[in-house]
Amino acid sequence: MMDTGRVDTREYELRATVRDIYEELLEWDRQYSTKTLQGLQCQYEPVPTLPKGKRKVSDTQKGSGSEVFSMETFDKQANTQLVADKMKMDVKFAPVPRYESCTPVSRNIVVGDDSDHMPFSPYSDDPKFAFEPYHEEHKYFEWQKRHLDPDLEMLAIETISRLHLSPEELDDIEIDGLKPQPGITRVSQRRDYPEMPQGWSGALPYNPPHVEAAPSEILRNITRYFCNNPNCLTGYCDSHSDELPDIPLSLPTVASDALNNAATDPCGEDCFLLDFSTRPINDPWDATDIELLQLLFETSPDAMPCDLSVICRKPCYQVLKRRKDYLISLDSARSDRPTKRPLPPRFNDHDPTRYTPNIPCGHDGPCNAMSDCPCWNNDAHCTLSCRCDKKCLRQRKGCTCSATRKGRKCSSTRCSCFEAHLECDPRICIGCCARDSHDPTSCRNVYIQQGLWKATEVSPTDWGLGLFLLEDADEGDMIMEYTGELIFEPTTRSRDHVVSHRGRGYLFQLNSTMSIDSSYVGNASRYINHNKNANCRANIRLVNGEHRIGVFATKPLKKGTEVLFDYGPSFFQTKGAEPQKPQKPEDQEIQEIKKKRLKRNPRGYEVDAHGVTLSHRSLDEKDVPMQMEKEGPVTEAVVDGWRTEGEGVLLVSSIASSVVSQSHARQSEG
Ligand SMILES: C[S@@+](CC[C@H](N)C(=O)[O-])C[C@H]1O[C@@H](n2cnc3c(N)ncnc32)[C@H](O)[C@@H]1O
Repeated sequence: MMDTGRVDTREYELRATVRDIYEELLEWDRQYSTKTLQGLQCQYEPVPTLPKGKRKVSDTQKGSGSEVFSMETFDKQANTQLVADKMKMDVKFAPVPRYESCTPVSRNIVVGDDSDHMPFSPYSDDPKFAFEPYHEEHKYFEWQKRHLDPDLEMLAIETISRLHLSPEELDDIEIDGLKPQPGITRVSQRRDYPEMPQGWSGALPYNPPHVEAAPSEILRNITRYFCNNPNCLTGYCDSHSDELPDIPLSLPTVASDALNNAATDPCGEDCFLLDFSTRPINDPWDATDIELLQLLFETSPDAMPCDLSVICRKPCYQVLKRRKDYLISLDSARSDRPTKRPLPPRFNDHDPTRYTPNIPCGHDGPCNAMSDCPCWNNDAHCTLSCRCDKKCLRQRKGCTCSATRKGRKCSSTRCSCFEAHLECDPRICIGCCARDSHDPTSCRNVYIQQGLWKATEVSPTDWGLGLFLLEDADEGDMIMEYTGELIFEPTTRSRDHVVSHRGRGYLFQLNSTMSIDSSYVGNASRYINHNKNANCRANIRLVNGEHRIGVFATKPLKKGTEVLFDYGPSFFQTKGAEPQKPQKPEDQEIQEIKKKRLKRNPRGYEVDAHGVTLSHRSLDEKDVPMQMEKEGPVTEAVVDGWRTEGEGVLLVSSIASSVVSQSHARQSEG
């Protein structure tokens, strides 16, 4: 009895607190919304109608003419006329070909599969895009995804804070609204709150960096967020956390006296480029300043003193002096080292228990969202230890085949990549023979290094854009790495709808399950065109377990040559027959629309029961709808097959009526 009473009181207290906080939140929300709406209101001033004859054409636009736009406000039955100068567009400002934006990256990014949620529907303004099959590849729209309501989350944190509950206690309480829902992270499992509420007792995997903390501590806290594997962009990644060692400290490669070769203009009156050799450092540098600079030297040792001085807020010449001291200290540390080097740690890629998280999936069938597989949850590959069914689409073949694959090998026994039969990437390879020499190209096993790339430029060709050499290349020289997103087969399939519609594809198939797509993320190598008599070839290599593609010259190439490789027989097969020399896609599209329209109606426009059909691409006199000449507002219009209402109609009808008034004006002048 006593116990029950205590539970009831506790529950009563909890419910009352939640209700109080909820009401406070509502009140705050009401005030906030009112203030925001007030801030958005502005004084309405009607645009005056210009009497005929007073319409002015600006001097700069003389010869270009002007147009009158009619704006109808349907609810007020008012009509306003606006004069707009018609501008002649300079060729320099002509629109660039319609290329989607592509984020530049220097390394492949492991994406795996696109989300089941579709953030937006591509080409939604283009009726020719077959959106239905594309939509079928996705389960929901992004807005249908369930997120934890931020108000509820605030309510939960505030309740923890006021009642000194632990997050776990809150998660266990069955209170409407606060009850954890399936698919949404429980409060106790969240680890990214900026400030933890009072009373929080759960262990936090993430410590928010505090401004008062030492620079190295802030950096350590921030970097804990990132995965050790430079190819993985998953924050707090669980799959790769122990897979790779920390990225080794970079060592300076440029001598301090050589730094001025890289600078042109002094950054200010304290710049190291002006001679300060005799001036002492007498500004106060406290321990934090020195630690910050030391950290900067360790993480970006070849950074210019001008840049470091901005970060440290110290005079530039003093930064250079400290850099010299830092290099001397490094040298003495090196000479103090015992002459016999300890053996490098072994790179255990051939040991799946170390290389991959050894957490068996614990399910029978193929790995999927229902099976709680850690790889699946983290959008990562299925690794050997997952013990997924062979049919799993995410299985990383590289894990098994790396031991037998023959690549260009390092023959130095000092190099652990050699032992692991892997290509070496000195940035992530422990015990690489290139690390001590400070020259990444010195390792004979180095395969794809940015420093070895050729200078190139992108220019127009017969097949859209293409890649051209800006310097000579010898046979076997590396041109550049083909980078992009590493995606799995289901995502390749769903992206294929967009590729076929666009008429251009950037997919490089690695094997039956995985491809590199540089449609949205990549570098200039995405512009390399296909030719059967290619001058380059693309080699796929496994570098520390990740697939990478290098493009190499197969013959000596002169500066100005277009870089071409053979896409292989399947590329054009999957996307229809090898295309003929293309017309400009825009022209082709417009011509087809015009042809269809003229066939349907020789006067070039159509009127249907609902309104008008207009082309927003080629609006000219022919497109003026008959209904615009009749009285009464248009309530609905059909633009290129899409029915539109409200503001869309206003825009269409105002453009159309401007064309009507122009044609009337011309007729009366005539
Ligand atoms: C990797 S992209 C190459 C860059 C492309 N030209 C551009 O402007 O973005 C591949 C696409 O270029 C076009 N392409 C490249 N070489 C071609 C060729 N020999 N014949 C026809 N189309 C080609 C095809 O549209 C193909 O899907």
